[in-house]
Amino acid sequence: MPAVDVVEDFASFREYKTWYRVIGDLKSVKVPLVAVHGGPGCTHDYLESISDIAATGRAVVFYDQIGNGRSTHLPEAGPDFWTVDLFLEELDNLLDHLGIRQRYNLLGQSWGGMLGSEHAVRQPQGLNGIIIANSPSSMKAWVEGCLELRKKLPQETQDALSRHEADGTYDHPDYQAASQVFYERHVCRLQPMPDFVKRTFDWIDRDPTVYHTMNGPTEFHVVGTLKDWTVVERLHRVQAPTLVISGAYDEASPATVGEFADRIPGARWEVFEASSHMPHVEERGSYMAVVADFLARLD
Ligand SMILES: N=C(O)[C@@H]1CCCN1
Repeated sequence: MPAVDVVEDFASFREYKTWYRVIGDLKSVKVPLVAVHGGPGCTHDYLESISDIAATGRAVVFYDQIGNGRSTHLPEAGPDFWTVDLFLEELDNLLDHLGIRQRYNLLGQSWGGMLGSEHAVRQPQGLNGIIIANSPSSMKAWVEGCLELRKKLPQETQDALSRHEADGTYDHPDYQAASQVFYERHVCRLQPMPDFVKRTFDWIDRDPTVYHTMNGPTEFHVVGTLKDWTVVERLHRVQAPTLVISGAYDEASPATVGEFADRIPGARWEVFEASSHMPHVEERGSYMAVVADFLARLD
C-alpha cells in the first residue's frame, strides 16, 4: 500500500479544542469518511481499525469528542453542558475546519450512530452517506434489550449486578467483575481485547465525566441524561443513503437497531454473525469490505 499522509491537529471549538487525525487526502475523488465514536465519553481509539478504509484511497477522519481523550476535558461541567446539541455543533465545526462540509460520509458507532442520526435527520446538504453501527434508536429499547441479555448471564453474575446497582456501589470489584462478564459476551468478544480498544476504556477510567453524566456507570445501567433519548419518530426525515450495522451478539438489540432499517428510506441492514458490539474489531476484514463497498457505490 503506498504511503498515506497522516495529519493530527486540533480544531478550535468555542473556547475548547477538538483533537482529530486525518489519514489520507481529503481532496481525493473518493468522499472522505468521518468516524464518530460512542459512549458518549469514549474516544476514537477503539475505532482505529477503520483506518483500513484509507487503503482504498479514501481519507478517514478520527476525532475525540470534547470531554475526553486528546480533546479538552471539562470535569467540572455539569449535566446541562453535556447535550446532544453540543456534540452536533462540535461535529459541524470539525467538518467546517476540515473544509469537507459539502461532501463527507459519516460512520457513527453506538452513541456515534445516535449522534449521526441526529445529524442526518437535520438533512445536511453535504452528507453523502451514513453508516449507523451498533446503535440504539431509543435508550428505552436499548435498556430493554440489555436486560434481556442480562437474564442469560450466570445467576451469581445477575445478582452481583442487581445488588450493586441497588446500593449504588458501582466501583465495587464484584460489580466490575460482573460487568466484565456482560462486556466479554456483548461488547467485544475478542479476548484479550486489542490494545487500541483497551486504550478507550483506559481513557474512560481516567475521566468518566461525560460517560457517567450522559449514560451512567455501565452500558446496561443507563441512569444519565440520555436515558429518555429517542430518534425513532424522526428517522423518516433521513435523506442520505444509509447502511445499518449490528452484531448477532450485540448489546444493541435487533429491536432497537431495526428501527433504523425500517424507518430510514432505503436503508440496508448488515448483521455480523460472529460479532457483538464491535464487528469492526471482531470481524475486521469482512466489516471493512462491507463498508468499503457501501461507500464506493456513493462516490
Ligand atoms: N457504547 C455506546 O456508545 C452505548 C450507546 C448507548 C450507551 N453507550
